[in-house]
Amino acid sequence: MDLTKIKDPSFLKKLNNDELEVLAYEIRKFLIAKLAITGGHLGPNLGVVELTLALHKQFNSPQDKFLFDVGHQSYVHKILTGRADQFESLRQYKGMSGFPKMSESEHDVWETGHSSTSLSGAMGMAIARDLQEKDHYIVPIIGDGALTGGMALEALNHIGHEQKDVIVVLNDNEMSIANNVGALHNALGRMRSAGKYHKAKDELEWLLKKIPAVGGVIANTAEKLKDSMKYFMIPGMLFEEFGFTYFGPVDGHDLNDLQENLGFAKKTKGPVLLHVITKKGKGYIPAETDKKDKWHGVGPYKIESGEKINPVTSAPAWSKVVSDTLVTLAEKDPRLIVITPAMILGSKLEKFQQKFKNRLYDVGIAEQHATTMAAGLATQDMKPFLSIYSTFLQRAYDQILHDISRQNLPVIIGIDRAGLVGADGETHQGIYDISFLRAMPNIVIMMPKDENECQHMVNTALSYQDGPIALRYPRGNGVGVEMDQDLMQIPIGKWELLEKGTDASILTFGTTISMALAARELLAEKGISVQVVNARFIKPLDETMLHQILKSNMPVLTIEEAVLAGGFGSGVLEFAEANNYQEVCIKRMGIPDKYVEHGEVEVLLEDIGLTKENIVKEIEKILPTKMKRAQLL
Ligand SMILES: Cc1ncc(C[n+]2csc(CCOP(=O)(O)OP(=O)(O)O)c2C)c(N)n1
Ligand SMILES: CC(=O)[C@@H](O)[C@H](O)COP(=O)(O)O
Ligand SMILES: [Mg+2]
Repeated sequence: MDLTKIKDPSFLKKLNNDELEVLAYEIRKFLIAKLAITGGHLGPNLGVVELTLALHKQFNSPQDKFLFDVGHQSYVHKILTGRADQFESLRQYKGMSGFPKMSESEHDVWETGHSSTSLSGAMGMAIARDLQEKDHYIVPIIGDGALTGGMALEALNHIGHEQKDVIVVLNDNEMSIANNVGALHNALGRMRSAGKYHKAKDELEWLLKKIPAVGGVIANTAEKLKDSMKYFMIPGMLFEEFGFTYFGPVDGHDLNDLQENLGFAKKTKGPVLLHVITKKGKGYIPAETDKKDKWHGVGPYKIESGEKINPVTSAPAWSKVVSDTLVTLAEKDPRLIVITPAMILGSKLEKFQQKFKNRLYDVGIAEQHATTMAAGLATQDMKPFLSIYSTFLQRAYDQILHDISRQNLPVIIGIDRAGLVGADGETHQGIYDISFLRAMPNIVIMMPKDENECQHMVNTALSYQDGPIALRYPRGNGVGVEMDQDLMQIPIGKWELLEKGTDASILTFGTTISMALAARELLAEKGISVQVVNARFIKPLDETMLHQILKSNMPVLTIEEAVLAGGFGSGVLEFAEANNYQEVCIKRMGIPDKYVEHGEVEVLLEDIGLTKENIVKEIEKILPTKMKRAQLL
């Protein structure tokens, strides 16, 4: 079947289950083939093929609203809503997003990317529907991982309280990105086995009826077994207590079971929770048999073997440099505790977990809890390293401000994926943390120029006791430099002069240093001598060096792969204003006030104008007139 011929999901109404099974096979074949080239979230999507078919068969999107939590598992939905022909461009510049996108389709009624928002969005839609006296269905689809997000529990609590007609589909595949964690995960496990209990109970009852009365012993034992199990195996009690009608557990790959239970859910008044059991990576042997976390989000791969086709690079991943350094430091310092909110694999912390079992805490998708737990640890002379993606740190703004910065606690915030991340697009770009952290008193913010400086910064952070310190580092691999054998301390607030110059000064840090140095070369060919400074401490600024630069009256260009508003450049401007350097020309380059979509990072940088050519142009623009005139002669 040519899936690109599908224009909208209404055709599903005419298909019987056998035909849907064939379609499910075709969709899996399509996803495996397409994502072998583009990469993407293969495992999650292979797990929801039958579920998404059943949903679109039982409901009428877009009148009925589907809210895909996290949204990484919405590829099947995109195929069924007329976008199969866009998969060649999946997560590429100006191509189809890897998450629901309203601008792509009327069937995408709720945009996601960050976890655990679907239930709150659904509740808002339900209140609006009822006030507007409409009668469509509202169906958030949330994974067992996303359900560990605090927002999801806040929403369950409210939906149950208000008894709103919302059909929550819980897609339980026992996995987050890595193995799922938490007491809720264990409760779901009991519900899953309770489902088996009910099956066993029915079979036991059937058996009891079949066995002639062969002495009370067997019958009595069986009866006792049946009765004793029910007390702790009643599935869904947890959700029933939240005011939901619980259906399940349902086999998420059985189209009959799915449609029957969706039918029950549609007829039930008040909030419903349909507990669906699926298998992440279903239908593709490597994704089913490998450690399942290896197929959550993948790059290109060889279909036959599942072998990943990784870009060749000798430089280590930034996350690995940080985690290897943490392992080294943890051997000497028993105070070091690492906390991750569900990103143990992304941040390459498995080795730390293996070596220090009780000193790594994966708290699930719970960034707020992770952050304040780190504060609690720091009050007791422990040394917490909160490992967290820049974009997910946004979830914990007040926990940093209220619990860490205000109490001035020595917490290390390891900000992974700082800067543009590329394929995940606007919901995941790590470009706001400088602006929101810089406004907080007491906090130190630093970023290394290469992986060698990175290891020294991890060491510096561990020794720093005067308050919170944030170390930001990008997604991907380092620049490929020699690593020092011994770890050193970097003086807090001390910048590094990389290249001398007398006509202008560039202040930058992290990933934009290389383009600044390249621009300096181009300017030197034009007879312009530019200083390049590694402004590796974004806060506090190196005031001694900054006074020297501003006193020299050299024009200054700041560059950052972060939003301009409230960023590093803003800090330099604030310093100049506070110290009355009105005469000095200061220009900023960075990310303007708009969301940055998905695409290859190099292409996004070009699109934003963060290129060495533009740096040359900006320097030429800010040179003093006499310099320009001399240039023209
Ligand atoms: C706030 C937030 N934290 C972390 C993530 C990273 N993340 C993306 S998917 C995922 C696991 C989701 O698990 P689940 O909801 O069970 O979906 P599955 O992948 O199992 O289908 C995580 C932790 C995120 N998207 N948002
Ligand atoms: C959907 C989601 O939020 C995660 O899967 C995220 O895509 C992981 O990002 P990295 O690939 O940078 O680890
Ligand atoms: Mg899951």
